[in-house]
Amino acid sequence: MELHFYKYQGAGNDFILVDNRENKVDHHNPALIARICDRRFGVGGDGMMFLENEPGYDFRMVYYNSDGQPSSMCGNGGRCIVAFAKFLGVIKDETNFLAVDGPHYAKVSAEGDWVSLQMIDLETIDRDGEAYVLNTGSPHYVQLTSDLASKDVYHEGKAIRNNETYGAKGINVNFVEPEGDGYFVRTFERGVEDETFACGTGVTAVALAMATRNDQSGTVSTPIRVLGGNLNIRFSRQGNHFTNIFLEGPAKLVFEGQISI
Ligand SMILES: N[C@@H](CCC[C@H](N)C(=O)O)C(=O)O
Repeated sequence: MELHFYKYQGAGNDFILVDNRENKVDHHNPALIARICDRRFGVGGDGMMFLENEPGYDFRMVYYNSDGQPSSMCGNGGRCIVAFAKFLGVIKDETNFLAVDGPHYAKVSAEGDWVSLQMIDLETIDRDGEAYVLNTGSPHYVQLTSDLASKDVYHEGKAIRNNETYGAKGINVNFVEPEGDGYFVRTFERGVEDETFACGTGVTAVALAMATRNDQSGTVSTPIRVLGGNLNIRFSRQGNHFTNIFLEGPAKLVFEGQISI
């Protein structure tokens, strides 16, 4: 069978997308997804997504990590699939779609390459020593650090992701350093089992954790630089209640192609 795919990237977090509205692709196949995501033997990507029909919504987002396993919410993936839905003509400039963590609202620019995605509300931020632990659709560990540019994010992130506390389910590990009006963030992602160039739920977790640390209340806007570009997170904070959380940034079509599966 020939599989037509589209490659997107959101601040360097890259994904393979397939229009599966006609349900022609049976994607419950971890080995196949992992092979397509492989950067040497396949197309290459941090994850793979299928855009499918969902009654009551514009579409459903089905997300797999590059290890071939279905996982929790992917923020940059969510932004990319919204750009893809506009490209396909499924939506115009706004959408309500369903993802693994529930409904999401998003807005996409007229050019179709910039997306503002509403994330789930949050009420709980835990601590693990000095680190913050929270779930923004995916589980995240947030640790403040210095000299982030030369940090060994792969080995330090991998050790935390696999430690006694988190090893069974895994966790995404974000290292953060203040920079200008915002932060510089690098993330080790579970399911990719490597550092990625950006993580949307990760920078969202960082923005909420840093607002808690700095006791910022009301409406907050946090610019974050990642290896693959710049993202922005807007939200309202009242005590431990975080609402109207928006993850914003680029979502671009890179190329399309066809492979035999
Ligand atoms: N890159 C994503 C996060 C994808 C899910 C994550 N790897 C997990 O399994 O928890 C993002 O942009 O949020």
